[in-house]
Amino acid sequence: MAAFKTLDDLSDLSGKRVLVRVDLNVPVSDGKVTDSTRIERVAPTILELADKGAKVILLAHFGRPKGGPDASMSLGLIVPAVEAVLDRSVAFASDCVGAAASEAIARMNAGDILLLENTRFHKGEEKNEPGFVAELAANGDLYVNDAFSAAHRAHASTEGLAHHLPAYAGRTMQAELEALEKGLGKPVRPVVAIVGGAKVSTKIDLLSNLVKKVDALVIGGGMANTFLAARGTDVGKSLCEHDLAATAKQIMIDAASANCAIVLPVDGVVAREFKAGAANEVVDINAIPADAMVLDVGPKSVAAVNDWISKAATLVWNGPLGAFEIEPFDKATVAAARHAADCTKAGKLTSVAGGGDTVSALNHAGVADDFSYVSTAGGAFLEWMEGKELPGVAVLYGAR
Ligand SMILES: Nc1ncnc2c1ncn2[C@@H]1O[C@H](COP(=O)(O)OP(=O)(O)O)[C@@H](O)[C@H]1O
Ligand SMILES: O=C(OP(=O)(O)O)[C@H](O)COP(=O)(O)O
Repeated sequence: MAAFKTLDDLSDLSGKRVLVRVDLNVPVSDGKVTDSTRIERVAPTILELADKGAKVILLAHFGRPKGGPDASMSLGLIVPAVEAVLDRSVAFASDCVGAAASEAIARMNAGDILLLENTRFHKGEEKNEPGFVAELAANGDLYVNDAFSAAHRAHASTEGLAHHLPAYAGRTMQAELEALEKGLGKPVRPVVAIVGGAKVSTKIDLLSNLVKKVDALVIGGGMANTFLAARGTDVGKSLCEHDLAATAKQIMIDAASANCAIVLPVDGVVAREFKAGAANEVVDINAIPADAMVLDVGPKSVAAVNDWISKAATLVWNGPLGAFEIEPFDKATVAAARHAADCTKAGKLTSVAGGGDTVSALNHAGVADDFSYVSTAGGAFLEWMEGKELPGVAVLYGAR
């Protein structure tokens, strides 16, 4: 696959209108942005382009409006947070196409930054309609995509534009693609994947893809129960998708034929209530009481997971090992995350993690900054782990 172009391939940006697709789909409460991580991630691209004299025109979606204006999903709400992160003024246009956009762009000087209104206020965005793509493209000389977390969408601003304008990956997109390449593309072996979280049903494609690619697959969290039950273990009242026993068995068969070790818990922390501080005990995985549920993997399982992490050259992680939001059922996730962080800091491991709850879990363990790469993407990261082609990425590889 040919490489994609980056900002390094751009020269003489002075006065050029650069359409930059960013992901500003950030959490907001009472009109205030509560987590600016995604804005912080795209800041380097915006500032680099502005400092090189470009007119930086930001394109983004916010929420899921139904193809028309909706004041509660106006990107105008996000402007103060973007200005705070960039420490620059950011102008705002009340539409991403038409007179409002073109007049605001006409007022720009080299180095200025302009945010256009939510692209999803137009039906043509999600439908990737050629007419709408052309309207967007008319406002730019170049296109930069820095929104990996929206790259699983084949929308006008994430995919269509790259067919109309010279297209480049922004710095965050570049870092993400380079990290993912190291994670599963051309990883240094042995590669270990940790997959946890609540249910197998949401991650069947992901598990099926991983067993073909990694040397060991650690299965934790609620989904481990489905695998244990499929193997004949009585999991008591634990979260378990009994109807997926055949799927779980098939994944284990596929793993065996691909020489991928499946690592399941050998002990668990059980409780009778799903709440913080619930009375709990560690039991052997073959001795789960009938009236109890496993809410975390036990200490022997953590030791086994950490052994695999120690042996690994590459680690890919999605999903917590237990119900980490409620203490003390965060212990296994925290212990494994800290061990992975230590191995990474010692230069022995490339660690790549992603997914909404996974990022919260790593933050909770205080190690998100110590991983080689933590993706802010949820859906896009999962689709990448499933081995699917992401339209917004594929088009950059084939960009003119
Ligand atoms: N043993 C368990 N029993 C019930 N829920 C669990 C268990 N282990 C993990 N979970 C839950 O799984 C959820 C995260 O799963 P998921 O959404 O699939 O992860 P991610 O967002 O990282 O992909 C968390 O809310 C966590 O509490
Ligand atoms: O927040 C996003 O998704 P994510 O939470 O799965 O990472 C992206 O901005 C994509 O948004 P969408 O799922 O409405 O297309």
